[in-house]
Amino acid sequence: MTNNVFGVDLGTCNIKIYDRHADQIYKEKNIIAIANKKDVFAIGDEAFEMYEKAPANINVFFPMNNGVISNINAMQQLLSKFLSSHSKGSLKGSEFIMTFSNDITEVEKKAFHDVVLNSNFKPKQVDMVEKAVADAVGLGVDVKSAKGVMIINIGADTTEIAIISLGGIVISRLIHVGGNQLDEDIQNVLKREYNFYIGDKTAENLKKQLACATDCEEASAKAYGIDVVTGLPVEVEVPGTLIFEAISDHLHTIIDSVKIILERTPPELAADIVANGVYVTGGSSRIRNLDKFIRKETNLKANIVEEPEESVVRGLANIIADDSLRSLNFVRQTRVYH
Ligand SMILES: Nc1ncnc2c1ncn2[C@@H]1O[C@H](COP(=O)(O)OP(=O)(O)OP(=O)(O)O)[C@@H](O)[C@H]1O
Repeated sequence: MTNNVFGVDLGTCNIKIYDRHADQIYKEKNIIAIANKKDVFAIGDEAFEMYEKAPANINVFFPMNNGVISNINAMQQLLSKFLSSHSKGSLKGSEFIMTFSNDITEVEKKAFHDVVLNSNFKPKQVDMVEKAVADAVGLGVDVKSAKGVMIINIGADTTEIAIISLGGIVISRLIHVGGNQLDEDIQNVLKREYNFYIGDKTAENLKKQLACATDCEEASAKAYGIDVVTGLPVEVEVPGTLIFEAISDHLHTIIDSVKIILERTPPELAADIVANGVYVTGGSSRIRNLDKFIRKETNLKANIVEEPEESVVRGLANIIADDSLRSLNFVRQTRVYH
């Protein structure tokens, strides 16, 4: 059997990997639980179950922050466990294609590359592809044509806005606004309005149930937390209107960045974007009526995609399967074993 090829999209919240031999995508939370400062206790969805619930000797944390690797050691341990638990057969000598955001520093890009290159599964080769390009491939866009395409990927800690043409990024912008900031907005508004303190998971659940960008229907949801004044656990019925108000500023921050990119887009490419609309993806694009909101604010049609967390890794799968797309990869590095 030939060596396996993996497409790896490391996100701040989720890790998504395509395995060519199994022709399957694996997705879990990008989180690790370390016991007694050294032993890997759990990773992925299992570790997420422990988040905000673990005793003092178990540290449960996300090894990525703001779309970049903040703890390379932990990321390496997590990746190694993740791959060996999902993928059958030996990992040694496999090829990897990694993605990264265009607007991060060279040192941060190198960390994505090195996390695999220096891992214990000794890869044969590590290629890199820009996340927005993989995203466009995953959305079924003909990236190699001379047509301009705008991709807006709203993830957990970041939003990346990019214009693509002829297989490359013409202009892009990465802002530190994503689902995590919306969760914080929800926590803050509940503390301010109700003296009510909730954890990160509860905030995320409220967002998934109630968050809406415009023309919101009346809705509410129950949440459990702590009354800041009495210190006692309480249940509160949270109205959707409050969540709408809480996240509104950050949604406008995203739109402002989209407008800045549109202003800087060369006119011929802008014409293509007007004709085809923008593509909105990433997990946070699941916010209700986001397409209507973008249309209202920019006059552009917004194409919302299915399974938006997986568009980048689907793109990697297509690049792996289709030799004509392999030229989209770069920073090719082959490991030399002595
Ligand atoms: N139904 C939903 N409504 C709103 N937000 C959602 C919904 N489902 C998932 N999300 C949010 O999507 C985000 C995760 O998306 P995604 O997997 O694309 O991010 P990531 O790739 O891990 O992060 P980043 O791109 O910032 O590195 C989380 O913040 C999550 O709360």
